[in-house]
Amino acid sequence: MKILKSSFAVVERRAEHAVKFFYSHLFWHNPGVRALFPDSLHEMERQRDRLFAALTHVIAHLDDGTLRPYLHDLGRDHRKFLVRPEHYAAVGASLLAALAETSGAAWTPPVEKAWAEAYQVIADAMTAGAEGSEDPPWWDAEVVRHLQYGPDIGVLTLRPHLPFPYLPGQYTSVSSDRVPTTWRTYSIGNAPRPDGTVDLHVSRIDRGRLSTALVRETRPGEVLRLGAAGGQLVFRREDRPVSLIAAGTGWAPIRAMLEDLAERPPDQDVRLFVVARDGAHLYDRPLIDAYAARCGWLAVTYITPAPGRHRNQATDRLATALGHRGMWPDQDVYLSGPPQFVDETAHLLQQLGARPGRLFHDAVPARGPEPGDRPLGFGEWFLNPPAPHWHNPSARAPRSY
Ligand SMILES: NC(=O)C1=CN([C@@H]2O[C@H](COP(=O)(O)OP(=O)(O)OC[C@H]3O[C@@H](n4cnc5c(N)ncnc54)[C@H](O)[C@@H]3O)[C@@H](O)[C@H]2O)C=CC1
Repeated sequence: MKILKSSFAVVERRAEHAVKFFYSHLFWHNPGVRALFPDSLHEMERQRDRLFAALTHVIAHLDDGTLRPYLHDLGRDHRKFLVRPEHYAAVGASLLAALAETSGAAWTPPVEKAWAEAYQVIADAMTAGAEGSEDPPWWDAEVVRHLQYGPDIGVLTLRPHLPFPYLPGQYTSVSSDRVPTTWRTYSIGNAPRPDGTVDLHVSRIDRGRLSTALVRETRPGEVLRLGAAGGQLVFRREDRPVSLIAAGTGWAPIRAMLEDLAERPPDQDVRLFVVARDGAHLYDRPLIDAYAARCGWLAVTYITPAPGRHRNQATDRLATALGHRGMWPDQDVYLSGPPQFVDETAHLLQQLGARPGRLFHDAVPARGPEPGDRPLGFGEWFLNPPAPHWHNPSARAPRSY
């Protein structure tokens, strides 16, 4: 363990070089593998960052008993990327070559042996996870309805071809043939229905190829691919008041929870805050009003910016409303929305007294690609290595749901 950690510290200082070398080596020696990776340069750069983040995560958790189950689940979920057993050997060879090249004189026979063994443990666990899974590698899902709210929001209803298990509040990853090899996570916007259909609420991002394809181009009859559902944003039935806080299409998982609560009403009061950049973006307001009228336990506060103000001023207005609500130490709070919104609001709630263990939200990655986005430079890497991809493969819905 020690040998790996100190060797990785050397490599980490030259992370950018190591990762570039790794991919060049992999694609040069295995030209067929290139097709499994994104063709856009920008996506590929994000992919590079992800690989190193994943490696950092594994090294950091080498002594941790949770690593093996994590790798197991990761292997199971990698089947949707068309990863086959022989790819593990190819990746291992290129990884060792990149580590050797980057380590220079620090690459000694004992270091090489330690890395080769560690990689084998990783590859074996992932392969076993892939082979042992009873789930399909992905779920084909036909688009049966496409609702558009203005130019940038689409709600797609999909019918998976096989039963698709999930809990209200969870997310899935999505891919379309329109943007091959790109997968993005979207929360599911409804509680499980008898017909098995699921809704995705998609907010289009400038230069976001998949979100643009989903909102503006995808039509009924098309088939998308879904990865297994996951995520911890699921309702806990505790004897405490609840606040649900949703911003933008972060409304989707909150809606799923609310649908479920309407079916099986809670004993406690629920306050829903719905934040949007303007009135037109409160696209589900009629439905929310109907719930508020029907459910005695539900109260709703809508928040938009003051006229003429920037969209994010709604977050300042939310802060004021949260300050007035009070009782934070005694509540469970569910938060969903843009990553910075979630971070800021979680921070504020803690300042207001909310308990961290009663604050629930997904670890949403920065939305990308944004204009001006670029891969991380070495300095940024070193000072602030990015977190691994937010999709936690171990957070599956129980199959019995
Ligand atoms: N489980 C989750 O947490 C989910 C998260 N999302 C995320 O929610 C976002 C939805 O995007 P849109 O609908 O276009 O939202 P949006 O850009 O219209 O933002 C809605 C509101 O969020 C607040 N906000 C946005 N950016 C902010 C910032 N940087 N700082 C402070 N407040 C900010 C503002 O009050 C804004 O009016 C996406 O980033 C998506 O990834 C979506 C679904 C589920």
